[in-house]
Order: sequence, then structure tokens, then C-alpha cells
Amino acid sequence: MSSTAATSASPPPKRQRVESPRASTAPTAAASSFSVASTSAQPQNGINGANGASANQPNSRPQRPLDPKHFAKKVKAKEKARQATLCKTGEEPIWFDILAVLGREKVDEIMSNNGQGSGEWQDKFQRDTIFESRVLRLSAKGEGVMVAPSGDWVLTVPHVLPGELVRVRVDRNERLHSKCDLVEVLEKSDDRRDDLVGCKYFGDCAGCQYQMLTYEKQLSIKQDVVTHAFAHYSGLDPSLLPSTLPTLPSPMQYGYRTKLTPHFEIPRSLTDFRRKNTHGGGKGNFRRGKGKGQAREQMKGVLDKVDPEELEELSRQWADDVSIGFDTIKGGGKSGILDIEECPLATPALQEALPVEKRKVKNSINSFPNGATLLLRDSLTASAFGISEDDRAKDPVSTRDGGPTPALVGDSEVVTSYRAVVREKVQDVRFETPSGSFFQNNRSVLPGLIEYVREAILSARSTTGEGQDQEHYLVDTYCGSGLFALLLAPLFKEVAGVEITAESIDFARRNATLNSIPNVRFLAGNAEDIFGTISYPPARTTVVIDPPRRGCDEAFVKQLVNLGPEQIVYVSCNVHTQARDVGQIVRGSEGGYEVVSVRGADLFPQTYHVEGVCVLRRKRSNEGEEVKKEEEAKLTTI
Ligand SMILES: C[S@@+](CC[C@H](N)C(=O)[O-])C[C@H]1O[C@@H](n2cnc3c(N)ncnc32)[C@H](O)[C@@H]1O
Repeated sequence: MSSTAATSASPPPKRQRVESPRASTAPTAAASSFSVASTSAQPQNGINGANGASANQPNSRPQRPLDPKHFAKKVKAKEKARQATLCKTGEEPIWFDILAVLGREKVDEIMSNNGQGSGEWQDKFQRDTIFESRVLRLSAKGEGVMVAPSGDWVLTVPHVLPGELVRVRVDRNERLHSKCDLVEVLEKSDDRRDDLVGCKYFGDCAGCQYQMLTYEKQLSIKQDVVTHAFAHYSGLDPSLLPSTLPTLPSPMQYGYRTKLTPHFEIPRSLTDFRRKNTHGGGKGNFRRGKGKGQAREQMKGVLDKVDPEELEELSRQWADDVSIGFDTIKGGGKSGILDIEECPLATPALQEALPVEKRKVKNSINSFPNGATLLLRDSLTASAFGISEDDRAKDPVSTRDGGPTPALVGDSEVVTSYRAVVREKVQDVRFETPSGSFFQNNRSVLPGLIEYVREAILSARSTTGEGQDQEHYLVDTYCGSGLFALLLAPLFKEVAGVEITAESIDFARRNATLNSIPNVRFLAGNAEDIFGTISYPPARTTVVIDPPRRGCDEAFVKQLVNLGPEQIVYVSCNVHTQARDVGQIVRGSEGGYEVVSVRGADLFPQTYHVEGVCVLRRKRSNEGEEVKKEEEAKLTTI
């Protein structure tokens, strides 16, 4: 393996999965009110003979007696997995779509399973069963939601639009619904604009959902997603929720992504070769961790014995066989990896670097013990960043791990090492971040997002009578390498940021120095740790929250409410956990906060993802108490 390939593809981080939630655009229809036709019916072995589905429904599994123990075990495992998800995100967004299209009564009936329970986990339809049905709405993940001809089960399929009549093929059964692949769109929606599709892999790649829609339509779908998320997950009375504002658009709708993480598995031809020739392979993959170096050695020993001509031929075969790219759309992204040569969502520099990085891996595939994820990050060149190459060369952090791969396009170069440093500029603030850690992936939309947050903060001051000349304070929780803290610092007397990744905090401090921003302090720790280290006057404090997808911990919400800041700006890549947390903040403060505004920001055009931005403001009814709190507060620094 070439050393470059080794650094670019290892260590493999967690794979980035394109997942987030969302809701519907189409009006809800009763299951019986639309046209459905089954074109194939193949009764199957079921896992539950008494599942509430009629035996003469053409696509239902027959009412065969089952091994109850086997069924119970299977259901228990599935339910356990679901419960684990609930802890993080609450009920899956698809649940609300199922309720909407089947109706509560029908859902209860299915779940009761003639009084035996667990009917939602039926092994309902055989794989490859074909259905024709009309799409009723879009799910949180941009999938079309339909009712199966039997009327007691839901089907979901990607790349379709509400109102379309489609032919689908069942891939697998999930809770109360079956995931399907699209066979054909039989009647197209007027919204479908196939002429807009900008990628040759659209329809096969699981990365994008909305390329066949105008950008305006994408934005309006995302607005609905935010509305539905708050309606379903906040638990707040609708009167407490403002109308969702129009989605903040991304200036770039293609060519915006500054990070790509294509991945690969070891191809079958190579695993077969390993299985035949070594003892370390097991399934043909070398085991992770233990004996990895040993496995490499062993493999090398095997390869050394192969005739060079034969080895060349084999290597060509393995290189041809390995797919490096993103999950295929088939089987809901669980059917393998699509080999991609380009991703039009990525910046031009990443586009240029992708085939080069892939080639390096292909040429050395036999030296990879297992599959891995490649990293490609767009980073500003030294000159675009405002430093000379000389200065950069003198800086051990900037040049760590050899610095960027020299794949230059305009102001960008490409970083492929997980330890290298990435450079970004947002408005006039410069950021350096470790390439393996978090930074927002759409450079074009960040100025607009920051501006929106800035205006929200300033408008709160004018509406609450807190004059702009007074001293204000900001707490940036989940601050990463300081994006909000540093960009908003000029509005505040003092800013405190907290972040769990120590390395990101090192870079946040470094970025403060780089930009000569003196009024910021950063703490490495759990988000709630920050509350013990500040005593800013609550009536003049804003808290920014920008957690990972799972949202905030209860301990964090409790301490936030206890602090009682004047304003909270909650930014999130998961509007469902965001809505849940906002509900907890409002309830936890006994209605002490009002939700002032909610909107989405489009950080990922062409996909279903939407970033939620929610502004909460403390109600002024307990004015006296607040003044007292403020007087008692002593200003300290971290
Ligand atoms: C969505 S990112 C936001 C980062 C930053 N606000 C930005 O926009 O660049 C979420 C950040 O929260 C951090 N994080 C995760 N769990 C945390 C916790 N319990 N306490 C503090 N930070 C946490 C992650 O390391 C990550 O940097």
C-alpha cells in the first residue's frame, strides 16, 4: 500500500450516514380513498399466524401456526433496538406518517393483534412482492408513504412524490411498514422536474432525495418538516408554537459540500483469495484491532509467493471489483456501496481529488485488512486564508501530518488525512479545525445563518428593553472549534464556550488568538459543566445550543432552565430532538420561555436534511425576581 493511501483511508471513523427526520407535504388521505392495485401476490411463511391480517388478502402471509418462542424472541430483539433509539430521538418520525395514513384505530387494531400484541412486527410481505399504489405524503427521510392494498400496512419508497402512482418492490419489513425499492413511476406529479436532476447517480445513490424538485419546492418541503417536527415532538400546545418561517436558502445548491466520506468494503474476489490462502481471514476480512499488523504481514507473505504476472492480474481484478462511494438507494441503503466517480454536491476541489484518492485505494486494495472510509475535506489555501506559505511552513500545527494533498482548485486544496488541519473563513473570521472533527459542511450558507442568529439576538435586546449599550454575555454550548462564539463575540462583553472534544477546544482557543478576539473563554467538558463556571446576569445572557443529532441531555436542560438566560438560540441538525428539547425547556421553566421563532436552514440542498433554528425568549412577567437574580450575580471568568 502506498503511504498516501494508508493515511487517507485509515483509521476508519464511524461512517457518515445521511439520516435525519422530516414529515409530510401531501394532504392526509384515508387508506381506502385512493387507488391501489396489487400486481403480484405471493403468500409467504409468516412469523405470526394470528397477526390480524386477513388470510385472503393477496399479499399477506398465510395464517400459518408459528413457533411462538421464535416469534417472541424476534419481536423482543426488534423492540429492544427500537427502545434504544427512542432514548435518543423519541418515537421515529415515520410513526406519525403511519398514524396519519392508517388512522389511530387501524394502528391499534394491528398492534393488538387480536389481543395477542406485537402485531406491528409482522413479517408482513415477502421480499420482491410488487405493489402499485399512490403516494400520499413524504416521510421524514423524503420517502413516499403509501398504504398497501391490504389496507393494514404502510409501504415506503424513495424518489417519489405525493400524488404519484408508483410500482414498488418490497425489500424488507419494519415496524408497521415495509421498505420498498422503486420500480416505476406510473403517473408523475406536476412537481416532478426530471430535467433538473444534476447527478448521473441520482436514483441509485442514497445520498440525495430531491434533485427532481425545484429549489423552491425543496425549501417548502423542509419548512413543513420543521412544522411537523415541532407539532409532534415538542409536546407543546399549538398556541405556543409560532408559524414556521420560510427555510433559509443555501446560496449554492450544488458544489457546496466541503466534506466527502466515500467508503468501501473488501471485494468478494479478494476475501475469497484471503480465505483460501491465509488462516487469519475468517470471513476473508482481517479482524479489526487484534493482530491487524500480523494479518498484514501474513498477507504480504502470501502475496510474495504468488507469481508476479498472476498477482498483477489478480490485483487488477480486485481493483475493478471494489466499489468506493456511497450507499446504494436499494434496500433503503442497506444493499451495498455504489461506486462513484463524482458527486456534484461536492466542491470542485473535492470533485477533482475524488478519482485520485479512489485510484490510490484501488491500487493498494490488497493491503487493506478491512473496508474503510476515506476523508476528503476542502480547505482554503494559505493565501486565501491570509497567511504566507512561509508562515504556514513554520507552523507545526498547520503542517501536521504533511498538510494538505496538493489538489488545488481556485482558493481550495484538499485534505485527506484525519490528523491534518482544515482552514475555513466565515464572514471575516478565520477558522482552523482538525480535519477529523466537526465543522459545518456548507461554506456558502454559513454567513446567512450567522446573520440570522445575530439579528435574532439584537432584536431580543430591543424588544425586551435591554439597550444595546448594556453589557451582554454569551454562552456557546457544544461550541466545536468556536464557530458561534467567535462570530458573535463582537456583540458581547464576554463569551464562554464549552465543548466535549478537547482537541476542538484547543482549536477554538487557537482561533480566538488567530482572529485577535480577546473576550472569549473556552472550556473542555460536558455542555452542562459550563453552568458551574459562569455567573453572568441571566437577564443579559444569551445561550446558543448546537448539540449533535441526539440533542441535549436532561441534566443540561435542567441547568439551562435553572440559569434562566434571557434568550436561547437552539441550532440543530435534528429538528425532532430539537423540538423535544424545546418542549422540555418550556415545560421545565413552567412556561417561563416563549418560542419566538422557528425555521429551517438549508445546509444540505438536494437532500432531506434540514437544520433547525429556534429562538426562545424568557417571559418578562417575573421581572422583579429577575432583577434580584441579576443583582446577586457576580461576574466571574472561567
Ligand atoms: C453539531 S456540532 C456543533 C459544533 C459547533 N457549534 C459548530 O457549529 O461548528 C456538535 C458539537 O457538540 C460536541 N458535543 C457532543 N456531545 C457533547 C457534550 N455532551 N458536551 C459538549 N459538547 C458535546 C461535539 O463534539 C460537536 O463538536
